Formats: sequence, C-alpha cells, structure tokens
Amino acid sequence: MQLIAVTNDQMSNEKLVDTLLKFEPFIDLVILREKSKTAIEVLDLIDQLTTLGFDCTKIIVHERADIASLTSVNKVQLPGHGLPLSSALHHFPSISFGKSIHSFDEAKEAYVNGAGWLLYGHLFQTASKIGLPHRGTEELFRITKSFPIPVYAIGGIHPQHLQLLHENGVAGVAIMSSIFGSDNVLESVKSYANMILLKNGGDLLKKTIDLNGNRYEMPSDTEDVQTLLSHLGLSERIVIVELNREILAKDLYDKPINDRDQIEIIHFVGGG
Ligand SMILES: Cc1nc(C(=O)O)sc1CCOP(=O)(O)O
Repeated sequence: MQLIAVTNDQMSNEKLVDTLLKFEPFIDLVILREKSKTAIEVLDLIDQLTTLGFDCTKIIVHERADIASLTSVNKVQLPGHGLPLSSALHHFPSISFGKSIHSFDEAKEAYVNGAGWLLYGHLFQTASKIGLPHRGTEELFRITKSFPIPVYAIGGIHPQHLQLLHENGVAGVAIMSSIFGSDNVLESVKSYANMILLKNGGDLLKKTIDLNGNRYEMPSDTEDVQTLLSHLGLSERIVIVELNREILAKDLYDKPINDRDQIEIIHFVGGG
C-alpha cells in the first residue's frame, strides 16, 4: 500500500520545499496541487525540489501536463474536469496520467482511455469537501476488483481506515488536510507511514539519528541513550556522550532519543 501526500495550496514555495524534503522518505508520491500558483511558480517549486535532491519520480503534478512536460516530472493527475485523457496521452506521450474519478462509470471510461491509475473520492467526510456527501467504500471496492491498474482513495482518510482499504485492494491513500493542515506535519505523515508499513508487513518506522557524523538507523527497541550504548556494545565502557552538541551527564542516559538527534560518543581505548 502506498502513501500519497496531496499539497493544500496554503504554503509558500519556500515552506513547501522545506516540508516536502523533511518527509520525502516516508511517502511514495506527492501530488503538487497548487491551484492558485502561476505556472512559473509551480515550475520554480519543481526546480527547487529536484535541485535539492527530492526524487522526481515521486512527484505528480496536478492537472498541468504542460508544466510537467517542461520538467523531469513525468506524472500528472487529471481532475474530473481536466483534459480528455486520450488527447493528453497523444500530446504528451512521455507522461503517465492518473484520473480523478467519482463513480464506477468514470473509472471504466478512464481505464479504457489509458489512465495509468485512478483516484477515487471523496471517501469519508472531510473538512476539505464541506457540504458534499461522501461516497463511502462500496463503489470503490467494486472498482478495485474490476480494473487491473492501481486504484487510490482520497478524502477524509485516517490511519485507522487503512486496514479495510488494504484488504479490499486499494493500492494507496492520498491525504491532504490531515497532513498539511496538521500542527506537526512530519508526525502526521509518520502516523500514516507507520500504519502502512505494518500493513505491508514491515517494521514500525525506525528513528534515524546522526551518530558521530554518520546516518544511523536505530534498532526499533532503542528508546534512550542507555539502550543505544548497549546496542553498540559500549555500556560497560567509559564514554562521553554528547546529545545535540551538549555533553550528557551519566544520570541522564535514560533521556529519550528522538528522530534526527545528533549524538557523539567518544570512548577510550585502553593501551599501554
Ligand atoms: C483534493 C481532493 N480531491 C478529492 C476528490 O474526491 O477527488 S477529495 C479531496 C480532499 C482531500 O481530502 P482530505 O483533505 O480529507 O485528505
């Protein structure tokens, strides 16, 4: 099962680039749905992201095949009212198109016309679609059973919904407001990513720290400095530990380690 973040058109390019770079490792795809931005601004956004190392195969541009065609991005999400799929495919042969759909019949038409994937919504009640009735899962599950292309779901989806969607062949979930509207965007992404990893049979997300200048993936049961020292075989040794550039007194080794903490461990090697 895949996690797709959908941007909510509320952040400056600068903030969005910073945010997306932070959670790139936890998502499979991002739909850049920056509807109020000009073409130049969206181009600039893509340019900044790719220059700073964001994987361009994870980017889907909302609607604007013309913009995608000027960049290294080769995926476009066509909204219901967007370009007709067959002409879009004809004019932009190097781009794959997904289609937003709201019924079985729309799914069938999009599949027949060459959609690479389908995005069905809105599934559950959501502040992003106030006053519009949500569609529920019944028709979605008919669609997942009928067409041999990835079918994603969008609208009001929370981590507790993923089990049911996964069991019924939904290839991934697209999330906008509960990621980008959250006070802690990174934690919100991780709560979905954690659940998806469980569904996919993986471990819970591991924390990654900077250990003596190197990226280090913590064993999943490592909560504090003391357990980290044991994992490194250093619990019986004389060590100096710096946590985020501050020396840590020995009686504080039960301090929890957080994702992206910087830890320096100096240990003394005996000799004579
Ligand atoms: C952007 C969008 N498209 C939808 C569709 O049905 O095509 S629903 C939707 C809003 C996304 O919902 P949330 O903010 O709850 O993740």
